[in-house]
Amino acid sequence: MVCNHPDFQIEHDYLMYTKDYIKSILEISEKEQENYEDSMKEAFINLDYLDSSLSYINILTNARLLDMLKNDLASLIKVKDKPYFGRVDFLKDHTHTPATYYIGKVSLYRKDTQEPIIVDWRSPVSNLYYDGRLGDVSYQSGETTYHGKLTKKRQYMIESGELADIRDIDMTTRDELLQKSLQETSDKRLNEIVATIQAEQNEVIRADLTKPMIVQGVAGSGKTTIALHRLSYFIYHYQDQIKPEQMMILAPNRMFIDYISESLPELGVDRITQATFAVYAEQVLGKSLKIYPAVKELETMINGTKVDKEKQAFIAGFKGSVAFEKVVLNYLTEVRNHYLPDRPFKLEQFKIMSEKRLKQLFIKEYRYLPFEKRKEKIVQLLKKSFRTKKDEVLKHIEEQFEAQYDKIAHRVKDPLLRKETVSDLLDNKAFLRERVKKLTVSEVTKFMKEAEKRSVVQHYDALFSDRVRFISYLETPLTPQQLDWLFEEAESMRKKKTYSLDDLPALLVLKAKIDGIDPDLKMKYVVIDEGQDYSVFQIRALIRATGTKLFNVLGDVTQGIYSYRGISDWDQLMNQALPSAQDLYLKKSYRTTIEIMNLASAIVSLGDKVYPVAEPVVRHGDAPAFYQANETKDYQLVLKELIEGYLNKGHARIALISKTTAGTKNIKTILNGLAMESQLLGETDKIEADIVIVPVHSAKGLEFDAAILVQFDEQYEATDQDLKLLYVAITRAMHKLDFVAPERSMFLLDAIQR
Ligand SMILES: Nc1ncnc2c1ncn2[C@@H]1O[C@H](COP(=O)(O)OP(=O)(O)OP(=O)(O)O)[C@@H](O)[C@H]1O
Repeated sequence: MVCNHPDFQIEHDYLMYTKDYIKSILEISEKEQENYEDSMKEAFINLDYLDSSLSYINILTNARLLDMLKNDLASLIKVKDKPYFGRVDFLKDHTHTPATYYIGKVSLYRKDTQEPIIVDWRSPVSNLYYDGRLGDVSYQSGETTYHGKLTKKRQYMIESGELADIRDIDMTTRDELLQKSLQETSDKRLNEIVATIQAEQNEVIRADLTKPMIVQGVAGSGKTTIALHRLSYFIYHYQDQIKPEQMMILAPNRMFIDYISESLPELGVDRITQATFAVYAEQVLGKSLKIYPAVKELETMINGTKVDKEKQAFIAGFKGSVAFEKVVLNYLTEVRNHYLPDRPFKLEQFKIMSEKRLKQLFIKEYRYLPFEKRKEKIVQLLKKSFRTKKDEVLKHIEEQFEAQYDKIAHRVKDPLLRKETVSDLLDNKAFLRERVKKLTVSEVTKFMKEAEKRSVVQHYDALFSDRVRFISYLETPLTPQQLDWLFEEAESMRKKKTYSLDDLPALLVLKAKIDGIDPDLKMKYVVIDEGQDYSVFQIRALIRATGTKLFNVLGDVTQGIYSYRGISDWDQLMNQALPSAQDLYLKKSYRTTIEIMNLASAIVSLGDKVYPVAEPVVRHGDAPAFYQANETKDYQLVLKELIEGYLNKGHARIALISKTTAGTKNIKTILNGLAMESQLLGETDKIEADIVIVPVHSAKGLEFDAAILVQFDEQYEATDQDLKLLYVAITRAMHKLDFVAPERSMFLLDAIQR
């Protein structure tokens, strides 16, 4: 590429200067690293095992410095050939010379002058690159706002360490770098967007970090990518206060986690906790449960009978609702009221603590604690009172004896009878004293054996074991049919010792209220991708378990293929779970070509419901085509031709997507017949092959250079559920999309106006 930009030489020199500076820093740091390592070795040699404090501190200090150095070195090494991607020139008000900032993935300052050579993309001034148009601008750093003019905004294409091109961005020439980046194949994409983050995305990344956030974004609008960048931005700002493990990203499945983790190291967020909801719930419960796969429920919703679908939708919908949370909480109130033995704690006949006082402590005074912790506190208290009260009881026995003795002395006149009565009294007293003396604190333990001891899972089972009680916990009545469904389901699952995803929120609440949550599993910041698949109760339970409301939920209701369980309306989530959340929208779609995105929008518009329409970023490609196939040999012929064509065009990752799992098996047989290497993707698999075969529901969240939607005998109907499935399938393709089936109508293509 020949670059004719007038500043080419100046820019070339700056790049060389930066690269040289990085090289020298790396050399010096490597030496420093050796020094630290030597100091550590020395400290180890001098380690005096009897008085090791100094040497130990020495080792720790060096180890920490070494760690920091290694981290800094690792990030510098990563950027050494492409140290920055953009530049802004900012003329601060009342000054005459603009300051120039080169923007990259890390910061680098000259050691002697502290002048920035590169500024981190997450730093305040970098906001101008993403947000500012030439002219009057401002940016905020800490409490201060800087006003001025953005006089230059420039992008660089640096290839193999050499400056290949320069683009000045103004109103007219925009997004060339974005266009170039979007044309890249899938393997190169996720990491590189930092140079091309768009204004609406930048707003999401930099929005108030102290508030929860709900991001509604169309398919391919960068929700996953932007969530990762916001995490990176969060870490940059809070690195001294929050450990990466205290941040969690929840993704729909293992496959998706593997897919995003590839990009995490690049963003410096690789140590954050990554899990699926079920995995996190199992960690919290401290128990692995047999979980009925959510996709099986989904398949019932796709293929089941009308009644099965109705039943499934009711159960999942109810168990994900605030109404069910109320049932669980009402159940817990009853458990709480009888958690401790319903009697006073006594030493022999002497009351150490009344039932009323025990209840008062348990229900009122320790109400901020989980039940088990309240019990522990009361055990401590009882043990303490036991020790002090034991002497009091002995004294009391003595006093009681005195009083009774006096009474006998006065009232019993017959000396013989009096002698006998006194002798009995003495025996009783001695007996009682002996018994009390022998009592130990183990009395408290014995007493507490009568307290509640069911496990969290047993409590959950108990909730569904008594219909009358269950009804008494309901705040809004259910119909007998609905109750039958709930109880039949619970019974059949109990027999199989299986739970469904829909049972986990209730289990989390029970765990949080009864045992409490392990502090290591508490979080400070939680990102939920594919948030439309979560129920309100699921999010509320997560808030309770993680101990934070700092949630960033991203989703797209058009892709809500689990909508019978999840969120169909963001206002509901906002009102019922995250009332203080900021609400942001991503309207533009970056993944796909205009032709593919328009087709996807036309498909969803066939339904009765209205969903947000994506605005594709201007990038044209081939129109998606339909190929007819009836016999196996037709499928073989078409698929072979299409796949080979894609590969020849350099498309690195290809997906063959079918509506159901059964369909994917047929595709696999066909590709095997062609001796074409491919991978049939299960929920928990990692993508390993270039050609993957996947059912729509598992493809959600993923993207491929090219996709072929293949159907055999079943078709997509014009129902809300199927339209969403088809929408998800279509929007997985980045560059190329084709359809193969016996009829166009199987993809509803005939219904679309052309
Ligand atoms: N600003 C950008 N510059 C370059 N590429 C971008 C940008 N924003 C998004 N992309 C690309 O668009 C594609 C879609 O992004 P992503 O998967 O994050 O979207 P999504 O909203 O999570 O999609 P979906 O909901 O369909 O799963 C990715 O390839 C991503 O790299």
